[in-house]
Amino acid sequence: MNRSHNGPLFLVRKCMSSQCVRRTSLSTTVAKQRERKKKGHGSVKQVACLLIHFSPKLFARQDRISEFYCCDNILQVEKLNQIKGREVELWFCFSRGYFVGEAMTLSVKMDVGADAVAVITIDNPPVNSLAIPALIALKERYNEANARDDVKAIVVTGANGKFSGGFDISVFPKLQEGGSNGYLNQASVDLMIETIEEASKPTVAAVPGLALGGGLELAMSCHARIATPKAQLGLPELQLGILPGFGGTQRLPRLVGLTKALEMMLLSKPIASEEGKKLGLVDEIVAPEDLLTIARRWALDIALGKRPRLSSLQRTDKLESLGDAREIIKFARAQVKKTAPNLTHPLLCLDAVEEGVVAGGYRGALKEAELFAATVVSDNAKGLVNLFFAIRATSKVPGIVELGLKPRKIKKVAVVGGGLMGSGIVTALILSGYSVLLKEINDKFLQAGLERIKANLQSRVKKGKMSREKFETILSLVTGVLTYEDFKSVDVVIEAVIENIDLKQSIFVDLEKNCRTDCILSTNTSTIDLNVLGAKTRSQDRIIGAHFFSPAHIMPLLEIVRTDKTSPQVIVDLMALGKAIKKTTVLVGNCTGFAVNRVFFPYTMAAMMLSDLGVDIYRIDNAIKSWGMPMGPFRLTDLVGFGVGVAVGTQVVNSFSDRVYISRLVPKMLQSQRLGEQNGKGFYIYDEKRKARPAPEIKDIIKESQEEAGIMLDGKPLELTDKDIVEMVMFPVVNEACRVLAEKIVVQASDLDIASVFGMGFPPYRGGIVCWADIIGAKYIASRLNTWTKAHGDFFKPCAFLEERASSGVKLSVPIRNSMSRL
Ligand SMILES: C[C@H](O)CC(=O)SCCNC(=O)CCNC(=O)[C@H](O)C(C)(C)COP(=O)(O)OP(=O)(O)OC[C@H]1O[C@@H](n2cnc3c(N)ncnc32)[C@H](O)[C@@H]1OP(=O)(O)O
Repeated sequence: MNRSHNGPLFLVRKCMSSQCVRRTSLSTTVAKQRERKKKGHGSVKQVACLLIHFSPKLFARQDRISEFYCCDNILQVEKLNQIKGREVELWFCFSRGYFVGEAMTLSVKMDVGADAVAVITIDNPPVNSLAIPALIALKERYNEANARDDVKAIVVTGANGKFSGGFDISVFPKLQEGGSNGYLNQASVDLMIETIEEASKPTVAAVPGLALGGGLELAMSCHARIATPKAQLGLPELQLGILPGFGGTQRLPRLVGLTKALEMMLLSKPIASEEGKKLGLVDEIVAPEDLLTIARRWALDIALGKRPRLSSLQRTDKLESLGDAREIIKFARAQVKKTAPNLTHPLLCLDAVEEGVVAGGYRGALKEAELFAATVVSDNAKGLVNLFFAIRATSKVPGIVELGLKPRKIKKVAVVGGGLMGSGIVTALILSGYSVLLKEINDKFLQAGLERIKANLQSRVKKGKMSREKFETILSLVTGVLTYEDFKSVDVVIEAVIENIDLKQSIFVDLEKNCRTDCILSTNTSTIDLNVLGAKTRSQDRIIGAHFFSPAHIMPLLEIVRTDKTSPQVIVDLMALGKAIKKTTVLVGNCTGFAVNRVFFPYTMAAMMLSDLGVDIYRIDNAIKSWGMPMGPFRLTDLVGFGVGVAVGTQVVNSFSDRVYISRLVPKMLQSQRLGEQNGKGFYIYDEKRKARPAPEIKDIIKESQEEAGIMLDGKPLELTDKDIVEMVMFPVVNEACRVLAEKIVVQASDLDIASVFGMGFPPYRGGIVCWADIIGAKYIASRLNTWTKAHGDFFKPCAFLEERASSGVKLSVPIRNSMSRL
């Protein structure tokens, strides 16, 4: 067996039964796997293939190979095969018997020019991310360049107009499942310090475009940085729940000063190369076509002593005095504790920075590596990394994406109804440059709608986010109409009138008559069944839900609701429109409340039940808010308004009568003329700035409700910890999310994570409702729900899906069709 790391790539097929390892070709193995699968010969687990780039360091002993379980899933193999015409290497590490491998293109290349400069290029589309094999390949290229007599200096760069988007984020979930951290932990010292920064030959980073996270950290390990004008430089690791791990906490403060470095890290905010130049992060800005030439010259100049050779880790000239630095860090810590009380990783980032300031860059880098390894596997990192991929997965809808449909061009949209929702929707559309017809039934309503749109835009002007000129241009994109006369010119209609079935049905009949046959007919209904709504038309294939959240021009989520008749083209078109108006779209099935309102109906119901069980409503709100929701259930009820609350509640009660808690509290509040924020009186009292304070006068209403409900055990208020409160409110939400998954209302669990974060303000660092539930574990959740079911009834009863996942140990996020498999 050839173990030369410079040798060709090998495919090793490991047959678990005979423990043999032999070479074969990728295509042969894939074909054989398919053959075996067809013939039903054993499970895929028994035969698997691995493409291994032999590295003497990791595969020095053949017996290590026999320890490995192989690729468990034929899909992994097929994925490899799809990377056609490229050399491929598969990196893998194993832990607890799971495959945690990584397929990558051979991603780091080196060319040595006649000028004795070695140009090392990271080429790993789409963003030149650095996975472990890329880091090792980078080290190998450096070793070669450092060893070669014909190399005097080195330039490191990235292909396709980017430097690097940082460490490969897709590796984190595998580490979080227990995979080995391996070289990742060593890269900061072994690669960035010992191989690059302290090498005898200088390196210059040529930064053509983005350099983020590990990408910027690599560039900062170099002895100079040359960038193009469009380069973006930043350390956004904190938004993934981790901290920079390749020395960024040490080098950035030394290059740009502590205050700016903390701002960039704590806000995960990149800067453009121009600002980088002013701060000292970038040494020269050059045109893209000159980038490599100038970087090569800089590298040679440093090698020949014509320019200073600066090692960022050793520099102190930009650092504040120790006393000032400590004050700055202290202030930053206080800010973090105030603004993000549930997060520890920003504080750990500050610890790493402080260690470096006090004990020197090298000691700081060691501390950083230790803290980085701890944060990677933290629950916050699990949540935020999940969200990173969940956001990107929303546009890749299984069953739709495979059709390869291209969105049709949408130029003009009509919105029917200029109320709060309609005017918000129009605002969102015109802000993105769409021409819009706003239709109302009379001039008074039309003018009121147009005024609301104007006010939405004016608020931007007041905040300095929009110029007066732009305000006029944008406002001119909306035309108010009272008839359907011009509707033939529109590509999409969004109906946004009140929730009245007869009214909506008649509007859809009118739309069918007055719009082109290819016009998309969408509705902003939040409760009405789309099939009922379009029942009187013959256009069911182009009827679709466009469920915005209020205020529609601000809230980032758009639920796109399809029926079993909606055509895939219409779905693709509306998703593209959503993206164009800067919404995160989630495709959901047709049911009462769709995804967000359906999953979260138990949120308020559970809180109302707890109140009837004697728990103080303000304590409930505080516990939930401290846990991370933007507001507790009672404050939310005030915000939504009691009228809307009752209307939606009625729909929910009708649709899900087996699991609702019908509270007397809200009707009683309504009877007492308490409408919520709308009239300044609800569970809270509101001042003119909408600031809420508890309303002691509602004590009697709460008491009355408790007495009528009569659900307190032995007539005594229930004693709960804050953790109990959170669980009793949030676990029923998880339970409903499980029903939504079981009914396939969403196509992938990550869509519910997105819906909960963007639609309900679920704390992003908990990853979304399903991700959070998986971190806690279905078993624990089901057991708690079962206990409360016995004490308080079927409102808490875990659904079959949750029970099944609790007993099988399969995560809730695993798609139903794969649920029998552990992978
Ligand atoms: C040790 C180190 O300190 C640790 C680290 O470096 S952690 C990584 C730090 N880097 C980051 O956080 C950057 C994350 N990425 C981004 O912000 C954005 O993707 C970007 C600005 C680089 C590009 O944005 P944009 O052009 O809108 O494209 P976007 O859709 O986001 O990404 C394109 C693809 O690249 C992937 N991608 C982006 N950055 C990635 C990364 N660092 N690792 C793996 N995949 C990445 C995305 O998942 C997406 O994949 P898909 O097409 O299969 O969905």
